[in-house]
Amino acid sequence: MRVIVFEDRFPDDVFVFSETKVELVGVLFCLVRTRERRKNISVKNTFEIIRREKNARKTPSRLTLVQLLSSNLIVLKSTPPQTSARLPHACPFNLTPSVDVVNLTSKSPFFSELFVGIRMNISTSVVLCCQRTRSFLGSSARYFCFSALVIRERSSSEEESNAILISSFLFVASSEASDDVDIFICEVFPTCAYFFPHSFSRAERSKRARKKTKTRTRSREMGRDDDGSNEDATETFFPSVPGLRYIPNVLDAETHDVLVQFIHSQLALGRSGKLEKKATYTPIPPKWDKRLQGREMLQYGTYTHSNRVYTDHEVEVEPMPEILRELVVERLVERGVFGEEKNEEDARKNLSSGGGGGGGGGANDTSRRRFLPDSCTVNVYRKGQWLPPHVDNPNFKRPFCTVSLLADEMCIFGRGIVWHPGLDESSTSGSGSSNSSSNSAVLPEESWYDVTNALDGEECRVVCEKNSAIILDGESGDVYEHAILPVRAEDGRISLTFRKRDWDEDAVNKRTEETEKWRAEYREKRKTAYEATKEEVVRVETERARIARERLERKKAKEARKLETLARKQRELEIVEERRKEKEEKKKTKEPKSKTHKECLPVPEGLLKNDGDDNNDKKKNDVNEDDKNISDVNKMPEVEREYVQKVYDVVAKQWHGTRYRSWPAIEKFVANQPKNGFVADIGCGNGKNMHDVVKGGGTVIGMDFSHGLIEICAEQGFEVQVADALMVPYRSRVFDYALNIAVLHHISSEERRIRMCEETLRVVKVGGVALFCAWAYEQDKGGVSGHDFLAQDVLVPFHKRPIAKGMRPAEQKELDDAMVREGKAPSHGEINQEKHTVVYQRYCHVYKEGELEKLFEKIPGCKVEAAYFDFGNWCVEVRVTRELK
Ligand SMILES: O=C(O)CCC(=O)C(=O)O
Ligand SMILES: [Fe+2]
Repeated sequence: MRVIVFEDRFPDDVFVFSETKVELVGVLFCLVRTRERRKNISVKNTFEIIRREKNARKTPSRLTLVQLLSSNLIVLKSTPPQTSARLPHACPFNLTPSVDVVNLTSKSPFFSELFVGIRMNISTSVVLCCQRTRSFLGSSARYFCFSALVIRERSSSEEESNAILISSFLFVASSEASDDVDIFICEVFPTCAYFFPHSFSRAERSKRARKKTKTRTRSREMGRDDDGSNEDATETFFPSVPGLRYIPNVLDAETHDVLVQFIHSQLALGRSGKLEKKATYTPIPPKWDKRLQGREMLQYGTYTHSNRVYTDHEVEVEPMPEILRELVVERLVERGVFGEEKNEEDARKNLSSGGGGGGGGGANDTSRRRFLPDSCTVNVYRKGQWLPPHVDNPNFKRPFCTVSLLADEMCIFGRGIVWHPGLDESSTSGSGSSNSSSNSAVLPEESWYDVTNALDGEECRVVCEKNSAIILDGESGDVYEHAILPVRAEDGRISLTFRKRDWDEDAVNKRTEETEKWRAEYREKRKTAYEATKEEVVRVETERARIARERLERKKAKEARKLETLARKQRELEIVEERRKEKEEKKKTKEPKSKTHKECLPVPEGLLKNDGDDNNDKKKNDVNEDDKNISDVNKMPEVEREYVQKVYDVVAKQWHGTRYRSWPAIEKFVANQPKNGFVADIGCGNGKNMHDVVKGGGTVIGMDFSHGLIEICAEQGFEVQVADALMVPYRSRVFDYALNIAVLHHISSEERRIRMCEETLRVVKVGGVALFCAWAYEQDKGGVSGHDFLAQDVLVPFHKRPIAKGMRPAEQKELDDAMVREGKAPSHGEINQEKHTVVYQRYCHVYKEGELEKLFEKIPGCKVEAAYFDFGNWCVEVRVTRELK
């Protein structure tokens, strides 16, 4: 069998199932917590949580394709059920999904919210893999893992494909909508590799938008006109830059999100060459990328190259998309930025004012705006990218208008801005030549640009807030330069510049003459200024090099001192160790040999009884909603939770330190199995047995109910999950063989032992084998653990050493007790002063010769093929002879 493991996302090209009618659009990973933690979680911090989970690489939030395909699949379909025959009946992994079809009219608000976007397209389906896992992070927090493949039927129409692509991203994370879930976090990794992090519920989004409008008081520019002369308090005019106008909040939050999604989908199409008019998309020019001057661009209506318009050979681009007209231009018309030419009078005025410039603060001259823009330039900035000072091309009418998305970033205006980000000689966008390193790497940020040299000595900075519009008319568009400072926001910034192409040659010529005059003057001015800057740059660079050199020398000296101290401490430790060994040797010679055996006492009366007593009745009432659906045999008894699961959680690190090799029988068993097998390790512990499978070329996924041990496996890069061996989260009959090592002796009743074995056998293919190993009662046969079991149900002590050197066991116990309160550690730990440890007891049922074989006689559909003793354990190899339910 061929298994491919994709890491966090799928490759860029479309992934085709063997049923070619279907293709993969995206993969969705999500994590749901039940309401137990509701108090701590708000929509606001959900993304913070998923980010933390992801960073900590907690296993439940991350499922790879192998895990996904070995899970139970539920198909949520927006299509009528009769088309279900078109779903993939086979996938490239030779795993046949067991598919249940659930219609999307499902009452659950959780599902309908989730698939709101998908429902819009009748041909899109979601394959949702619901892990049956119940995780055990402490006793209260629970996670449910869902993974989904978002697929669609292959569509012949490009238009429809695009619509699907966009709508597939419209997942909504909802907290309010559902009673069942606290948070629903999803990450969509579509095939175009776009990740949309800002999903909030509709209600939350409009709430945020309303709040933002109310509380916005921040001053947004220096030198702004605050004399109360603005009629509309939400708008700003700028006395130092005639013709410049700023309007905050022209878009609401929801529109903003839709636009961002639209632009990302267009970028995706542009990047993969799927836009019909290829010139619409411009990638970052590599020669500018190094100094962060470049940006990705989308251009509609008119093609420009480095602020140039090719009037003699028009380059074809896509027309302005309807969505921009509807969602943005109409808003701008409402705010009086643009307007339709109503009559000939308008049109004439328009032509006569086409030359622009010439002062006169055109903001109030409404006749100028009697036109609608026919072009839009989308600038997509990543963090650090910037736009150099320039005057917009005179082939466009004035005013033009830029709307900002994603972040609040700074635009500066000046007459001859001396500009330092990137290279010295940048003058207009695109005409910068390349030479040495960037000045912005040398100069402090506050001197990245300089407008004090501007002809009128004035400076004007405008924070272009998210959703705001900035309108350039009159001098602000023709005389003043504008530039965007390096973007600070992690997620970058998007700007949409709406302009109308001026077809009136006279008007364009007049405007060109005007703007060229200024541009030439600014170029001259900059040249002189850069000469002076160069000296300053050299001085700063020398100073920096000196500081760096000195810092390095200090660091080296510190490291040398540290090494010396370490060596001294090491010598001290060796001496202490030698003395300890001497003492031990002496002690050994005195003690009779039999005493070295560790006696394991029978389990105290009552501990094994789970049902019926008062305590348990109370517990039954407390059980989580989810437990109601779990049969009695599957409910974990207190003895297993307190004396097994929690013990492993609290001792996991120390446990891992000494158990790094599998037992000989396991190594041999794995070596005898088919190479390249797909293997499940049920109760994988710290992963020591999984190494054997990987070494032999197989693919293994593991699960264990101890979160502590699973974290250790995850750190080693294994595919693992926290799960209960009585409810294995994998689909039936998908594994070539399975391991179940040292799990059986922790299960406290025969009924549960049988169920546990059935679960392991269920996931193995018919004809495959599972290896079960459990502790033997007869340790005198050659057991190496040195235990002496006084009964078959015993408590086996584990001595936990304090985690830090010099820590007393009592201090360690205090640390553990803090976890006890969270339900993550057992409460029965006892301090052993003599051994300097905290002692925890593990519950074990140890097996007598033949007992395992008898157990499997009670399970139909399997056959014990071999039974043997190894390393103090009884082992059985069990073949699956027919399907187990
Ligand atoms: O990104 C911006 O805000 C300004 C864009 C701009 O000035 C231009 O495209 O000419
Ligand atoms: Fe511009």
